Amino acid sequence: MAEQREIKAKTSWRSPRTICIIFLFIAAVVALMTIAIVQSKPISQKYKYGIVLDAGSSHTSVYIYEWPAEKENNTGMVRQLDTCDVEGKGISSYANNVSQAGNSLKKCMDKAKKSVPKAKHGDTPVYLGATAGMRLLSMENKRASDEVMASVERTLRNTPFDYQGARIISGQEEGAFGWITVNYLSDNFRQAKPTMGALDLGGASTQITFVSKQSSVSPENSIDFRLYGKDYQLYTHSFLCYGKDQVLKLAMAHQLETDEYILHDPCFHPGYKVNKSLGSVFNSPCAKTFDEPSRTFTHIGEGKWEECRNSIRKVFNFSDCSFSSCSFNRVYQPKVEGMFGAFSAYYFVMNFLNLTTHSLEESKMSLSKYCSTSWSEIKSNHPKVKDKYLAEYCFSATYILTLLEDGYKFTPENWNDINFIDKIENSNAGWTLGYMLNLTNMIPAEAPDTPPLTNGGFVTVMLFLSMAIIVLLALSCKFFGRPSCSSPKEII
Ligand SMILES: Nc1ncnc2c1ncn2[C@@H]1O[C@H](COP(=O)(O)OP(=O)(O)O)[C@@H](O)[C@H]1O
Ligand SMILES: [Ca+2]
Repeated sequence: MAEQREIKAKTSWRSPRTICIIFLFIAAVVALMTIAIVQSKPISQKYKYGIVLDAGSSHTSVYIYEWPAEKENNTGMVRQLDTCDVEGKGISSYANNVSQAGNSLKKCMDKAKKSVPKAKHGDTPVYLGATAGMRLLSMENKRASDEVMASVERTLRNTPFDYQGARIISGQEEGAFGWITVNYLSDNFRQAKPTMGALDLGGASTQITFVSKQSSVSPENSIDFRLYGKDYQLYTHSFLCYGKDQVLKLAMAHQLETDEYILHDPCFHPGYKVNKSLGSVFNSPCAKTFDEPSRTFTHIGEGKWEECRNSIRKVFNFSDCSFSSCSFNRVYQPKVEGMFGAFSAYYFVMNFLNLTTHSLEESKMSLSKYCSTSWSEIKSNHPKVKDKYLAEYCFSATYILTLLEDGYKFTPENWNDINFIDKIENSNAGWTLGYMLNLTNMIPAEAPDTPPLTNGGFVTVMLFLSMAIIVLLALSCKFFGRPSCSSPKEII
């Protein structure tokens, strides 16, 4: 009897119906696994491109960005593909030779044509933003500034790219877009992490931007953003004339008030001695104009750090604050809060002097020693660095410490909350990326609804659930032996 049953069972497994079911089962599992593998493989991406020209006071840089076309609203997706430094000085230096302003950009725009695939040229927006150098020129000579802007516009319209405008951006925009850039690159928006403040030091202006819990008492220093479903109230201020090149002029102009022929400068190295024209100091609306700009004076270095700091402090007005708190020059500023990213000249100078990770006290001591080093020794230690930069590092770093400590009121306790940064995830910190993200509507106000599972995850879960159901069905047939599961012969 038992033998007979065993034979019947064996025959039932080989019945055409069972073989058919097993075949279908295997086919279903193979199909599901194939879908899971194919679906979770990254699909070949189509990319979009954007170009922003940063026309700064000292030089122009071209930034080329790239991002996957399907994911343009996912923050963290845009990366810097390439950059190009325009030869020569900033566009504001072409005030007396306006046609050359546009020509100066040509080489870098040719490079951009090679970086962006040809088929995408026509769909690639190109923007130019000019900063403090052009703000100063437009105050000084509106016509020259309009002509310079028209000249760069002509060049950019002549490229195969989609020209979207060339304009002088405001100091507020420069500050706010720098803040957007550093927080976008750090992925702070998408993850609703605490944001970091942005400190930007240029040649002609400087910006400070951060989220403050204190509600702003000064509307011109306040900007509101809603990004990824979260509201941000920013404090921002741009100090025109407080970029490091203009402050050097201001500080020298102050010292020249007492002696117009010889300037004994504590911020330059001992042994430094150069004849300069008064015009090189007084040729800017930041420093007072002088009657005889072509006359020369002798600039002599003394290398005395404490005195240098005192002379720099004179370019700030620390009294007269009509608000609850001020930075300087009667400008409202709440207490600095949270982490900060300090970029552009902050980084160039602090990195050159290896001060990026020092405490405030260590930085002062190290700087004091550096400033007192003779000019000949400095030059022989750095033969490849441009003389102009090299001569000014002592001044520039002393200005940076003074601006951060006395100006913005950073203390020895929160000094290390400042990170001196050049790049985040291979993209430069600066206002250009934030400017482009804003103009291309790439950061949504509300967080997009995302499915709880990725494609791959969804298919994998489906696969496991289907297999679990089949196994459960098989087990229930075996243990509860429903008639439909067995062959009619078995029942007999
Ligand atoms: N390698 C470097 N070392 C020191 N300073 C630098 C270096 N590269 C650039 N800079 C300085 O950084 C500043 C950049 O300012 P810029 O962006 O041109 O002006 P702004 O933002 O005020 O319009 C300038 O003062 C320039 O001299
Ligand atoms: Ca700049």
